[in-house]
Amino acid sequence: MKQFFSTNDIVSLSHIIKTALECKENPFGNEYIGKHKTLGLIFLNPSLRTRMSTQKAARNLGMEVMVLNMGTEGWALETREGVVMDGANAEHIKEAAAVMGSYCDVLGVRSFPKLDSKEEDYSDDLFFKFANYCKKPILSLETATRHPLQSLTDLITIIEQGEYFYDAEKGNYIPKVRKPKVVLSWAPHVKALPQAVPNSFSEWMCRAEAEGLVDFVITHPEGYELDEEFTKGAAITTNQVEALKDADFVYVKNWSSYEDYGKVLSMDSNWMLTLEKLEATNNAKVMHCLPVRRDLVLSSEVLDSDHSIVIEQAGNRVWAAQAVLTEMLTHNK
Ligand SMILES: NCCC[C@H](NC(=O)CCC(=O)O)C(=O)O
Ligand SMILES: NC(=O)OP(=O)(O)O
Repeated sequence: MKQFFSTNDIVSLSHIIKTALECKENPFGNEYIGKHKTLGLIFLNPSLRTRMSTQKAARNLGMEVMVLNMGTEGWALETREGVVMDGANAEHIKEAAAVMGSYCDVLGVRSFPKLDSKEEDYSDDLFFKFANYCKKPILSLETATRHPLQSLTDLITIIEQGEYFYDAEKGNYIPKVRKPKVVLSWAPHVKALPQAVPNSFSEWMCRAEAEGLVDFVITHPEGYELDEEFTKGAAITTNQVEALKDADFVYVKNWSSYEDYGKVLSMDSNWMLTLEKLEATNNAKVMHCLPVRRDLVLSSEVLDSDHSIVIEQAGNRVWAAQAVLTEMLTHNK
C-alpha cells in the first residue's frame, strides 16, 4: 500500500479488519518489520488520538517516529504553484515535502479544511501535493474530506462489538444472526466543523453495507446533506426518531453544511442524543470520534452510561494504524 486516503486504497475490508484484530491480540507479533524505518507525522492542526495512537502503532512495529507540529512550529507553507513568495509563507511544499521524504520511509499528514471554499477544500490539494513531492508512502491523518484511520477504527469497533464470525475459506466477516443497524446521527455544535469524519464514516459504512456487513442510515436536519459521493446506497432521513428505531450502533457527530458551505444552519438542542431517545433503539452502543463537547454534542448521561463505547473506540485507533502501517511496510508496491 503506497497511500491510505480513502476506502479505495483498501482491497478487502475483512482482510484489514482481521489484520487489525490480530495486532490487538498480539501487539508485538511483528515487532521487527519496521526496524530501521522512520515514520514522520506532520500536523498542521491539533490532535490527541491520531498523534498518540499512530506513534504507538509504529513503535509496536519497531519503527522510529518523528513528529512535526508544522502548524505551530514549522515554517508557514506555500502550496500554490508559480507565485512570488513575498507574503507570509516562508517555505514551499515542494522543498518541505521532498526534504521530509528524504528523512522518512513513511509519512502521515493532517490538515483540516479552511471551510471558505468548497472547491479548494474538496481538492485535498495539500495532501496530494505532499504525496507527490515526498515520493514516499503516505497516510492521511485526516484531511479536508476524509479521516480514514478513524473510519477504519469505527468499522473494526462495530465488527468487534457486533456479532460476526470470520469465514476463513472466503476471507470474510459474516453477521451471525443479522446485519446490525448503524445510524449516523447529526448533533448540534456552536462552531462550524468539517465534514471529514461523517463523509469518511459514510463512505466506509456504504462499502460495508455493499459487502453485507451492516445496514446504514444517516439522519440530519434539512440543509446538512453530505456530498453524495460519500453516501451512495445509504438511507437518509431528517426524522431522527425514525432513524433511531431498533438501531444497534449510533454514531454521533456534528458537521457544518456542505450545501451552504461551512455554515452552521442549526443549533437545535433537540438533536442531542439522550437516554430517553436511546429507549427506542436495540440497546444501542454509542460512538463518537472524540473530542466531544459534553451536553452540547452528546449528553453526559449517555457518555457516562453503559451505552457509550467511545473509550474502547478510541483505543482501537492503535490497531487500525498498526494494520495500515503493516500493509505499507510489507506491500509497498
Ligand atoms: N479529529 C477528530 C475531529 C476533528 C474536528 N473536531 C473539532 O475540530 C472539534 C473542535 C471543538 O469542539 O472546538 C472535526 O469535527 O472534524
Ligand atoms: N478522533 C481524532 O482524530 O482525534 P484527534 O483529533 O485528537 O486526533
